[in-house]
Amino acid sequence: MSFTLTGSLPHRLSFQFQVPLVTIPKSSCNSIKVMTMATSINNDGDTSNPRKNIPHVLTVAGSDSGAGAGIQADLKACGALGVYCSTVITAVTAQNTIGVQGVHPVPESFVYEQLTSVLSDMQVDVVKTGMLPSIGVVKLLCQSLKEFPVQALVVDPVMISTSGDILADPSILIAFREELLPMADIVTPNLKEASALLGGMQLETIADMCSAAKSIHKLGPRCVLVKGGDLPAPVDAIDIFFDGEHCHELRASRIKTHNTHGTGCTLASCIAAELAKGSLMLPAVQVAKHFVETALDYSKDIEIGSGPQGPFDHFSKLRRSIYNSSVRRGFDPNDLLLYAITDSGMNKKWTRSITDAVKAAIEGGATIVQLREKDADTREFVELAKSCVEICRAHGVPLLINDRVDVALACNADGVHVGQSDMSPRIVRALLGSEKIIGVSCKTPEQALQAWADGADYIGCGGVFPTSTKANNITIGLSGLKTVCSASKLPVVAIGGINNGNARSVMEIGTPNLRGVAVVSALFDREFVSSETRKLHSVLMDVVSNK
Ligand SMILES: Nc1ncnc2c1ncn2[C@@H]1O[C@H](COP(=O)(O)OP(=O)(O)OP(=O)(O)O)[C@@H](O)[C@H]1O
Ligand SMILES: Cc1ncc(CO)c(N)n1
Ligand SMILES: [Mg+2]
Repeated sequence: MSFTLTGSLPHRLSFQFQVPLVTIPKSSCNSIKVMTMATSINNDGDTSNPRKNIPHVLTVAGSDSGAGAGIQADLKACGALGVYCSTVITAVTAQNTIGVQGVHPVPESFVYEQLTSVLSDMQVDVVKTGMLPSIGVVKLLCQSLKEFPVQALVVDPVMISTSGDILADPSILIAFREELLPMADIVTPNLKEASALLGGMQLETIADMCSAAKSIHKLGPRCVLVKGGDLPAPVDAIDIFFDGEHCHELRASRIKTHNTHGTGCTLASCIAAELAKGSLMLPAVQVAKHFVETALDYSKDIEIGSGPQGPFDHFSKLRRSIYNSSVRRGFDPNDLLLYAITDSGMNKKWTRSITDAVKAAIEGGATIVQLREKDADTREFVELAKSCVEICRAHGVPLLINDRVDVALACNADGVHVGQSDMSPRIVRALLGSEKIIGVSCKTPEQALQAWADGADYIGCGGVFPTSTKANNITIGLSGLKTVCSASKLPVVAIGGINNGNARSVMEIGTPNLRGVAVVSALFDREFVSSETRKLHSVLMDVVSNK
């Protein structure tokens, strides 16, 4: 259940929640915790300057010495999402990338002491649970939650590590079913755990996951997420979310990596972190899933330890300072597929306005548009850019501005593309903020790595072939493109002399991060922009769908 608080209540994080939207989860139905958060007042009673309580997650979980999972993953996930995380440690494990070598449970009375210390003093918004080694610990936790109600309870029913080691006594199932799940706002079993909760039910297909989610829901949690990390390898990473009414299939691409240790702990902590920020449940799960997918992608090649399942890096994306928002999904590299760059000279020659040219390119299937204006007055450029933003927004196509950060800000474009001699992407990022898209033109592997380090989202690489648009430009050919793509940590769009005839040869160079082609003349130095765009689009779709 959710409702909207309106009126003049000072909000604890007013910069984050323009429209205060607060979930009232089941576990807090009888409490006034949410109200106290929303109306936090200075000690001196001054409501005009509310205390800035940072959103707070308490994790009740085990320590993983290898720091990929458990308490360590929870701390990193919350840190990456800008949420404070306190910790009640239930067990200390000796664990690495090979497996679990030892488990040392913390005495139950001392788990309780930690719970009381934190909950009696700090304003915890959300409790997330991980490894709970014994029934006694579950009972003490439930008792503490009744004594100190919180906004939401996220239960990751950890039982067996991916390496196959037992992390909780099997008798724990009874305590989960009877005590903890009925209090939970969401429970996040993986396939094995879902099966165990349901007395050994076979789980192999998406349909099985849906019916498992429904059956687990009957045990009392408000929502259920059955995680499909362990589905067979070629299948996407599909999770099933059930909110008591609908089953949602949440899909992410399956990252090819061994570094998946701690995905479950991270996912649950990210959900908790987003709930603590005030998010509703489904968006919280979506952000969490996107976080895991992105972190896995950025860490797919890192090597920590010699075992079969390594940890991943929670902060790669944060370093690129994109994770400031709780709901926006940010830049989608798929948008690079057919990248149209306008040229006022060419469009003048064919007697059409830039806005008509942009409309036609979008009609033909352009997936992103860049406005490149070398000669226009600034005022004229801003007006043009505003019109183009409107057209692009109406079609869900991002609009970037070439070089001019000021124009991008003035028209609220989706981002900026800069060259090597334009403003540094690092400064552009500082000026535009974390939400906007930044692209950088690169010819060499060094430039590509620098663009990544500077916080860019993609690189444009070329000129691949000679082109009339840039007369003195050095061409790097398909081999140069391949070299840069292989070195780049960012998605790449190829540029320079690309057209219907050679686009296939470009897209087939065999590097997965080459995501599309950028074109000027092939679209705009033609009489019929939309049909030219359509032809190129069908070539690209053909290549992509046969990959
Ligand atoms: N290779 C992958 N690529 C993308 N997403 C993945 C991958 N592996 C797992 N995930 C996602 O990570 C999340 C956690 O799922 P998973 O089934 O791995 O949990 P888990 O087994 O509890 O994890 P762990 O025990 O390792 O902490 C899910 O959203 C799942 O879809
Ligand atoms: C401490 C701990 N908690 C949870 C998991 C599950 O990933 C693990 N391997 N170790
Ligand atoms: Mg797993």
